Amino acid sequence: MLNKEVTVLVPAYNEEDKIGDTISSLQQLEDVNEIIVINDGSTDKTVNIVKEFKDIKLIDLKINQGKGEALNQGLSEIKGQIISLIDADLGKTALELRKLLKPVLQQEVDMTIAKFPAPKKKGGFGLVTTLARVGLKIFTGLQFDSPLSGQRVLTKNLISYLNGFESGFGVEVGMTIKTIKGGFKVKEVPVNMSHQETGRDWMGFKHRGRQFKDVLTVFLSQIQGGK
Ligand SMILES: O=c1ccn([C@@H]2O[C@H](COP(=O)(O)OP(=O)(O)O[C@H]3O[C@H](CO)[C@@H](O)[C@H](O)[C@H]3O)[C@@H](O)[C@H]2O)c(=O)[nH]1
Ligand SMILES: O=C(O)[C@H](O)COP(=O)(O)O
Repeated sequence: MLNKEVTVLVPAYNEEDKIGDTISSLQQLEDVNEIIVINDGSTDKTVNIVKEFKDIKLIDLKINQGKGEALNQGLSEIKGQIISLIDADLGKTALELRKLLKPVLQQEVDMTIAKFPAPKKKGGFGLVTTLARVGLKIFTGLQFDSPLSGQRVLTKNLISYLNGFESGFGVEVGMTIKTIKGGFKVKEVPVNMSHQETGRDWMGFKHRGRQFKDVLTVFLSQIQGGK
């Protein structure tokens, strides 16, 4: 069945450089019926840029809460039967969403995960990615190439089953574990997407520290018997 309504959720925290291109690319995709941007307390021009677009639903959080919390705010607004999660910093490469939509629209799987090409420049040391990969292997038995990738497409049925996302950057690993444990089908799909790479500067290490903590929190809650 190919004619299902698609809603895209875009969490955005200080994304003035790319959000415009990301939105206009999503608007070019004919399968996309609804775009919801959740501004997560940005202090730059993100909101002003979003407001220049027609037909965008904007949820404007005044205080930064984290990616998982921002996405959770968007869940109650969804109208589509297929939901896509797309980061605000994809720019024009957001057009590649079409490759992620196909297997879900064709009811081949319940969730697709974007597998990016290797970045041109090495960002971090692979620490958070390795933690995520090892944890997912332990808790799902499966090997993921892109365990942290947040570009995903899910059925509404799966979204309802998940009943909300984990906090901050724990979103992806939390959703993958629940999805596999719930018996849903998942597929990683190679795409030519790119995003703003986190650098090896102080901000970059602070960012990875936050990711590491959020991902670890999800795994610890699994050890303590989480669903
Ligand atoms: O407090 C925040 C921080 C980030 N974001 C948004 O969340 C997305 C991902 O954040 P980003 O800073 O781009 O993180 P990266 O380290 O580049 O992201 C990788 O790792 C994350 C998990 O750790 C995944 O969520 C991403 O999809 C994946 O690309 C972007 O749209 C952000 O604007 C928020 O909404 N609130
Ligand atoms: O860029 C990324 O994918 C994340 O910031 C994680 O980086 P790391 O796995 O190199 O620590």
